[in-house]
Amino acid sequence: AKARHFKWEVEYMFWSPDCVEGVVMGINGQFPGPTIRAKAGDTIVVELHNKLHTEGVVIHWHGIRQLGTPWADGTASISQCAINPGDHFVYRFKVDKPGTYFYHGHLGMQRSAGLYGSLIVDVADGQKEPFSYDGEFNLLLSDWWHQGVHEQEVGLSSSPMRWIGEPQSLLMNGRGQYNCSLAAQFGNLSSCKFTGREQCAPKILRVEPNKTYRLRIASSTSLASLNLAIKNHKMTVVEADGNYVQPFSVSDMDIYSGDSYSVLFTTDQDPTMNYYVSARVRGRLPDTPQALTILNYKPNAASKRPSLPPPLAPAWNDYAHSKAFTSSIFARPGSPAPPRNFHRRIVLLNTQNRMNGLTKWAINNVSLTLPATPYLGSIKYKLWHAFEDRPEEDYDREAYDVTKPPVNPNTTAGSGVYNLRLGTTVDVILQNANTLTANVSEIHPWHLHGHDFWVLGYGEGKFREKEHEKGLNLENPPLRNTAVIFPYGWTALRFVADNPGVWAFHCHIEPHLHMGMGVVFAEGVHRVRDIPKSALACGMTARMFMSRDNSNTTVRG
Ligand SMILES: O=C1O[C@H]([C@@H](O)CO)C(O)=C1O
Repeated sequence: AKARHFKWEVEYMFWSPDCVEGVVMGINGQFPGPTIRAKAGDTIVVELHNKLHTEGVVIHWHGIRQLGTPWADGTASISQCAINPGDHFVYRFKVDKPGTYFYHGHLGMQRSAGLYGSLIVDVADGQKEPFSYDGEFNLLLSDWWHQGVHEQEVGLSSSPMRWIGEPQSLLMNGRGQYNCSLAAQFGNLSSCKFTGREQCAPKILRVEPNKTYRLRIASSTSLASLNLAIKNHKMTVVEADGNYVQPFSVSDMDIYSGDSYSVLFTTDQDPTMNYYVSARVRGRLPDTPQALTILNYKPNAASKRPSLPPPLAPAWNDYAHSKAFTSSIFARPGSPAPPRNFHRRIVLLNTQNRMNGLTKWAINNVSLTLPATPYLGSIKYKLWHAFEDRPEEDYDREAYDVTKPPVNPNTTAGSGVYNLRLGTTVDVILQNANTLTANVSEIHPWHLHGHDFWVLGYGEGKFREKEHEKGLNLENPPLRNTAVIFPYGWTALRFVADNPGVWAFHCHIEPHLHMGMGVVFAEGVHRVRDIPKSALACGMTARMFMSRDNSNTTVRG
């Protein structure tokens, strides 16, 4: 195992992700940010310099559990203070598990601004993956708006709320095409003319016939749920969120924001042709053209047009298709099984609400509002007035009708902090409901920091313990860090609260998190030692440090 050092500068820059120039948040002049490649057991050290002129920044390492380093999780107001303009912060953490991961901004709407990149962890030296392949590709999927994120943020927090709408483009590895199409012969847009050097030129997947390739996929979308397919090629799913799954074969797959997968495909089709790889919006009435790139069989020219049209996605609201995919995912035999029993079961009701004329999302009637002092510091140092300890409002859970808009749509702001006893097994039931609009319920992919959870099951309507308990899968549930709740449905998760720290658990749709759709799990914070002072140099922890005569750079707990 070794330490891998990186020095990154984050700054805004002009860029043309979809052939239309805008402003992106780049790293070292690149968009998406540089790919980190490491081996399991390595230590990653990223010295992050904030070159933004007027705003703070943090980076979250999505899927990395941060065992023993909760201050490196990169969540503003939760695990650390935002890094000020001109300042820097050192993220130092271990990547303990091989898999496909990514990283992204976790302050305001900085992920939507383009602050993301891939993080790929190979097996440690001398170890083997439980499958084999001849080559690999990486697809980092995202969605892109022509309106800048500052306008989006102002819109979301205006009264009445101005919704961001559907993205203008979907990007593959930060590249999309807005005004032209790679499949012009099958549609009504004009054909893209690329030299290959354009920022929006697609990254071609060049393959040899009769080989097996690993495609790593991660979705950093702000909003869009996607359906991915390779024309005429089946895919075998082998990894989800850095965990091996029981291999299964599909011709298309759904990828929600926050998900990552590896699939294997074999180039066993007519080698005289090229083929489209496509991603389309699911779960919301799509208004965004598909993202495309080319599977280019050598020695064909990459510019040779595929003779077959791009794959057709299922209808956007064909939820049965999505559920069939999701419920085909099981842990690979030999994976850790969940504890048979839980200590605590927390039901989290997801609702859309109003607060002082604003539109919000709330969990158990509380809309997450982040404090000035990171919870990791305020809880560790018992600065109890740094936040109001109110995770949920009283409401009649039994009476709540998830099939109708809320009877009382008003919500209140709160800290969302749930204190978990260290070492206990926690079940979370995510419960979806109707939005403020009658007959509408939306998809929400929930992402947990600091842990993987077992996905014990999905169901329709309201979760009823007596009725649904026995249907939960305790035999081979997949381990993941992101799980979807379907419209009007519930999802049951189990995890062990064994990682001292403070961890965000939230809808990975960035505007939804921004509108309050999340909670915070605090576990064993008294056990966290040696938090770097630089992580807590804001709010009440900064004032506490200043009033102490202490020249150490860390605070002994
Ligand atoms: O948070 C959201 O707001 C809009 C809509 O509900 C109100 O315009 C939408 O589709 C969301 O996902």
